[in-house]
Order: sequence, then structure tokens, then C-alpha cells
Amino acid sequence: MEKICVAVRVRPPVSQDASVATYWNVEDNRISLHRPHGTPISGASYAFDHVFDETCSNAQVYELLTRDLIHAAVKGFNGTAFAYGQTSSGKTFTMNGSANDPGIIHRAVEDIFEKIQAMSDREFLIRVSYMEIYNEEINDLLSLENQKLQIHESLERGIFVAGLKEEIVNNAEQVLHLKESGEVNRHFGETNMNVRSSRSHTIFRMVIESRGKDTNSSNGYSGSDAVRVSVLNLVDLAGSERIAKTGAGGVRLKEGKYINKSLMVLGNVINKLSDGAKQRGHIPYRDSKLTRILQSALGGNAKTSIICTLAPEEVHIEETKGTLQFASRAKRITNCAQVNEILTDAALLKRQKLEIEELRNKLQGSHAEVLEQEILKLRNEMLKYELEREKLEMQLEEERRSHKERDQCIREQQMKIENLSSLVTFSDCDRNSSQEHDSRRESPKEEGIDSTIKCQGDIFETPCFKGAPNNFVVKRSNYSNPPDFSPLPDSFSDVADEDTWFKMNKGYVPDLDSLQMTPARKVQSFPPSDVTLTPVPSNEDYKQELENLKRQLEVLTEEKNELQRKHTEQILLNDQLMGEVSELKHEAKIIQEIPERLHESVASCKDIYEDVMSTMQSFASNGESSTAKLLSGTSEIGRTLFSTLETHFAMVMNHKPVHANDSVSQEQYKELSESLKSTVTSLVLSEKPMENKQVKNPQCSCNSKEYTWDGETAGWMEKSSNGLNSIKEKYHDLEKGLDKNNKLLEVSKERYGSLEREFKLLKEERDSLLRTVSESSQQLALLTDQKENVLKDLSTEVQRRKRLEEEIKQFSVAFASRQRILVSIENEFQSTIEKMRAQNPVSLPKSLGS
Ligand SMILES: Nc1ncnc2c1ncn2[C@@H]1O[C@H](COP(=O)(O)OP(=O)(O)OP(=O)(O)O)[C@@H](O)[C@H]1O
Repeated sequence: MEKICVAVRVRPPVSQDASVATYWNVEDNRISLHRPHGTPISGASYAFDHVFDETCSNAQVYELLTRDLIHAAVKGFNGTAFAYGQTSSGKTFTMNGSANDPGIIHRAVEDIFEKIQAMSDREFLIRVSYMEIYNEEINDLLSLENQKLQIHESLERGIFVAGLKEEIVNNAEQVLHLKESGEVNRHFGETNMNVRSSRSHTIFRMVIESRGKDTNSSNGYSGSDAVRVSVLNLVDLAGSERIAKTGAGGVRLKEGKYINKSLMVLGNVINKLSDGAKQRGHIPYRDSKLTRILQSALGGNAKTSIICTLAPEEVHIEETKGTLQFASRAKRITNCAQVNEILTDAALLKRQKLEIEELRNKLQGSHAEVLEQEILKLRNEMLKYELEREKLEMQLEEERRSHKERDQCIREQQMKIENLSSLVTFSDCDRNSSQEHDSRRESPKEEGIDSTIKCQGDIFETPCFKGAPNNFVVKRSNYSNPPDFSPLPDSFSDVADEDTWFKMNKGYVPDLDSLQMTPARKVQSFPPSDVTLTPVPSNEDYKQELENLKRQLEVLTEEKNELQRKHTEQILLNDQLMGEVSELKHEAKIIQEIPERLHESVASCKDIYEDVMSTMQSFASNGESSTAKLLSGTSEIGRTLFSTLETHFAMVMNHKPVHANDSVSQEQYKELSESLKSTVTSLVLSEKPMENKQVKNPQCSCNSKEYTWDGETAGWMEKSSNGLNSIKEKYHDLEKGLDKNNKLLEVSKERYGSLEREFKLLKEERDSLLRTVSESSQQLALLTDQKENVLKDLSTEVQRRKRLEEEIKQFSVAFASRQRILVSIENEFQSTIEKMRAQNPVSLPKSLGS
């Protein structure tokens, strides 16, 4: 057990104010508040491991405070050095330094590589990361895309920040370059107190792994030696600040609140730890991300040094006193630093054999004092192992709990997969039913569609989609979120006021019992017996993998739902289109029937007309008379007219466009007009003699046969011309109707065309949907496989844990027996001493054996 090393550093004053009433005096390792004439003020004197006045450089601070810690880190001890103090007191200056006087981080990096160079019997692997805690969120300073990272804890890695970028480095320049690049991403801001004030806590981390080289072994590595892994944290905290002094508002104020709150939690942790093991109770490490990350540095297994920076100005006296009180409490904390080794079985055995051999030698040589020390040491070690065992047991318990949670998670996933599988099955059924329907539609007779429309049936090939069953929509299960290992304190809003600041700096501890219990700290442990430094997949990896699977499943489910939605939309659209199509079919049928009906009516008109004509011709006995001529002319016109109409309708019925200027029509029109002309001419010629007759003998004409015939002829003519005119009008009307119908037909045809295209697209879309569904089902099958593999891995892991538990038990039994041996050795030794004393009471010191 060793105490945390605490030093205080006073920065040079910003201005030399002659009218000061008090000042801080530094003498050796003591700092005290004095009046101007030199009298010390009682109750304001503090002693620390080191006190650096304003003349001290970063080089001196490094030499005295941090060097040993850095060297220990190279040897395998976890180490943490951090700077604490009010804003603008010189924390960043101490950690980062200036061009002329590099800070602790710069010097540590160079020192580490120098030290490594000197240790030729070991080989090293160094990884570097750099993070900041800004407004209680962890950001990666080496990779801007890694923001809002989470803290996790695992048996293998202890407490760690998931997703933090770690760069493997080979030399100091590389590390310093990385640090520079990270520095750019840090949050700085201007306040009344500091033009470049750190608005976040930063942690520069180096993980140092090493193993011994064995020059005799064939592979160059020592087969029996262990791998050492140590973590070095170099922390530059943001400064506590009084809002009244910094003049912070808006963003600065919010930052200030977060900074003060997390520093208050740090103060509380330090207070609790300084209470001593018996009184300390629950340590609220989980109340802030900072204390959670620094957990092993505060009362854990790390070597820790704290440098508290002070602003000497009289105006800052209260803050300085607060910092000194914090430092005093930190000084009381003890850590249990130890080398972090991962021992192979062979190494453990060899080491124990050596120890026993050593003991035996010592016993034989009767080096009583040394033996006594050895026994004490072993007792201590035994206690340590006992503790270790207890911790491991607790970890196992926790592991079991998380395993249970994982199981639950897997079960939920299983349900999801099953739901999705049923979806896939449904989609397959759906596809089959569509195919069935398609095959049914290949025999159009069954559908009872008119033959003229049937020939276009393929155009309307619409898949008849089945309605979605109720269980189609997968209900999302509410996954329990992964346990947050570092819950945020409820509210940060009430922190930045003066009262809180004072409480914080005067060691006020809020009612911590009301806070959530922090589970026991986990000792940093590392993957067992992996001398090749290959990372072993941990529970965290499994958890990560499970998370990934979960995410993939969620994405797939969403995709499925989206597909289903589209599918339903398409069914609706399809139905709509089908309705439109049947309406159009009906319309088309009517349109197509019109010319036929017209044709029929023209034919019947023609028959009637011919009957009328033949009757009229039978009346006209003399074929030479004008009436006969008129009749034959009219009959000729009527015939031509009807045959023209017939031709037109026949063309329409055969779906040929009818244009007034095509050759057939022109010929018919020509014929029609010629017959009309000749009829009219013959009529005119025959009318003239009749007129003459009527003028010469008007009285007798009323009784003569000739007169009767002429009157009849005129009546017939008038009737015929009226009939002709009405036929002509009808013809024109029919022609107009035909034109209209033709246009309607064109429009319908266009609509058919666009519907056909639309159907084609829909068909393609449906095919692609079916393809996606089958791909999804394949993916699901793959995921199920993966899940099964994960389950297998998990059960292997459980087996491993069980074995580990068994080993721990055996280990404790072995230790118990070893303890018994040691006790018997001790007894034996005591009796030997007694005997020797009895034999030679003068030569042996009295203290021996007592
Ligand atoms: N020991 C020192 N020697 C010379 N200058 C110093 C020393 N300590 C601090 N300074 C100067 O004081 C100013 C404030 O120091 P710095 O930014 O390091 O304070 P800080 O504690 O990190 O502040 P904040 O918490 O606001 O980030 C800087 O200009 C810095 O160069």
C-alpha cells in the first residue's frame, strides 16, 4: 500500500500588485499564508510531498513528481498523473508546457522511449489514445467521428472507453505528433480569467505492454515469463471556476456547470477515500465520467501523483485554500500499486518452485531474520490473494448476471428472428398464390370476357395479391438497453453557484447514501497466457457482436416492414387500376358496338329505301317520263349513298381509320355527286316542256291524265328530295358520331398503352420485391446461423468461467495448505530457535523467535 504523491505548484503572479495584504510563502515542502510583514496566518499552513514556487520549471516538477511514476509504468505498474486547480492557475502549462519548457506529457513520452531503449531484455508494444470529457460526454481527440463514447467494464480490460481510437506507436516523435493533432480538437474558450481556458478534462493515455526476451529459446521469447500491461494516464483537468469571476454566460456558463459538477464528484471521491478503509463505505466513482475513468488511479492499483496548481493573487485566496484542502485530503489516500502481469501456467509454476526452493535454502541456512520477513511477506501476499479471490468471485457474480441479461437479449432476438421467418414464409406463400393466379388466368374463357377484349387480356395481367394477414406486422420488443456503467448525475443545473463551489472546496460531502451503490472496483486484469499479444475475444466483444446482430435484425425488420408497406400500396394501386381497366373495357365494348349497330340500321334503311323505290317505279308505267327518270336517279343516288355508308362502317368495324380524302371515299363521293348531277340535269330537262304545257292550256290541265301525273311527280319529287335531305343529314350525323367514336377509340387505345406500361413496371417492381424478400430470408438464415454461433461461443465462455471458478477454488485450497505448511514451518522454526536458545542462551538475541 502506498500513499498518493501530492505536490503543489504556485504559478507566477499575473501582475505585481504592491498593495497586497497577504501572500503565500513557500518553504521546503510547506506552503503558508502570511501577512505582508511576514507573520504567518494560523490555520493556513499546509505540507505536501513537494511544493514548487513560481520559479520552478516544468523540468523540476517532472523530475521530482512524475519521473518515478513514469519509470514504474514502464515496469508494469499502472500510473496516473493529474493537474488540479482553479481556472488559470497553470494546469495546462504544467501538463503541456511551452516551447522552452516542455510539460509533463512531453517529458514523460521521451522518458518512456529512453527507458525502453535501455531495457534490452524486454520487448515493448505501446498504444496511445487521447480523449476529452466535455459537458459530461467523452470525445476521441484522435478521431473526430468517435464522439459521445461510453464507458464499459469487463473482466479482461477493466474499465475502458468503448470505441476509443488507439494508435500503436514506435517512437517519441510519433506520439508527440499524435498529441499535437489531438490538441487541435480540444475544447478551449475565452473567459475573464483565462484567454485560453480548457473547457474539458483531457486524458492522454499510453498502454505499455512488454514481455521478456529469451535469447536461448528458439523463438526468441521466454517461454516461462509473463506479459506486463500497464496503463499510464496523464490528465489535464478543467479548472474549477466561480461564475462571478469568469463572467461566463451562455455556452461558457453551461461548460462551467459541468466542470464544477464533475470536480465536485472528484472532491467527494477523494473525501471518501481519505476517510480510511473502515469509514469510507460507498465510493461514488460512478457519479461522473471523470471519476469512473480514473477509478483505478483513486484508491485502486495504480501509482498516482497529483499536482495542485495555485494562483498566488490575493483575490484568489479562497479558491487557493479550497485547492489546498483538496490536496491535503488527497494526500491521505492510499493505493495498492502492483505490477500487472499475465502469467502463463508455466511461469506460475516456475515462480512457485523458485520461491519454495528459496525458502528451503533459507531454512537450511537458518537465516532466521530473513525467514521471518519472508513469512510476513508471504502472509501479506496470502491476504492479497484472498482479496483477489474475493474480487474475482464478485466479478464472476457480475459476469453471471450480465450473462443472464445477454441470454434474455438473445431470447428476444430469437423471437424477432422467428417473427421475421414467419414473414418470409408468408411472402413465399404470397408469391406462390400469385403464380397460381397467373396460371389460372391463362384460360380466359373461365373469366367470361368478351372475345374482342380477350385478345388484349395479356395487357391486363394483374397479379391478384393476397391481403396481408394480421400477424404480418412484427411487434417490436422493447429491448432492455445495455447497462450504462456510468450514469450521469441527475442535474447539473444547480452547481455553478457560489454556495456549491464553497461546499465543494471545503470538503462538503452530500448525502452519498442516497446515491446508487457503486459495485466493487474491478482490478485490472488481462487476457490469460497470451504471450503472442493476440487479443482474445472478450465478453465485451460478444456483447458488441450481439449488439451488431441486434442492430442488423432491426434494420432487416424495418426493411421488411417497408417492403410490406410498399406491397400493400401496390395491392391498392393494383385494385384501382383493375377497376379502371374494367370500366375502360366496358366503354370500349360499347364504342366498338356502335359502328356495328349503325351498319345494321343503314342496311335496314337501305332495304326500306329500295322497297319504296321499287313501289314508286311500279307506279311509273312509262319509263321515259320525268318521274321515272327522277326515280331511277334517286334510286341510283340512294344506292350509292348506302353503299358509301356501308363501306365506311365496314372500315370502322375492321378498325381502319376513315378519312374523307382516302381513295375509296373519294371515288364514292365522286360517284355520288355525278349521279346527283345527272339526276338533277334530267329533272331540269323534263320540267321545261311541262311548264310550257301548263302555260298554253292552264284550264284543262286539272282534269287531264298528264296533269295528274305531273302533280304526282312533283309531290314524289318533293318527298324524295326531303327523304334524301333527311338521309343526308342522318349520314352527316352518323359521320360526326363516327368521328367522335374514332377519337374516343384513339384515347382509349392510348390509355390501354399507358396502362400496359404501368403494368409492366408494376410487374417488374413486384419481381424485385420478391427478390428482396428472398434475399432478406437468406440474410435472416445467415443471422440465425451467426446467432447460433454466438450462443455456442457464449456457452463455451460459461464453461470457461466455470473452469476458472474451479481453478480459483483449487487455488484457495492450495493456498490454505501452503498456509498450513508455513505455520508448521514457523512452529518448527520457533522450536528450533527455542532449542538453540536452550543450548546456547548467550549467542542468540532475545528478540529472535519471540
Ligand atoms: N508556472 C508558470 N510559469 C509561467 N506561466 C504560467 C505558469 N503557470 C501558468 N502560466 C500562465 O498562466 C496562464 C494560465 O495558465 P493555464 O492556461 O495553464 O491555466 P489552467 O489552469 O490550465 O486554466 P484553465 O483551467 O482555465 O484551463 C497561461 O498564460 C500560462 O502560460
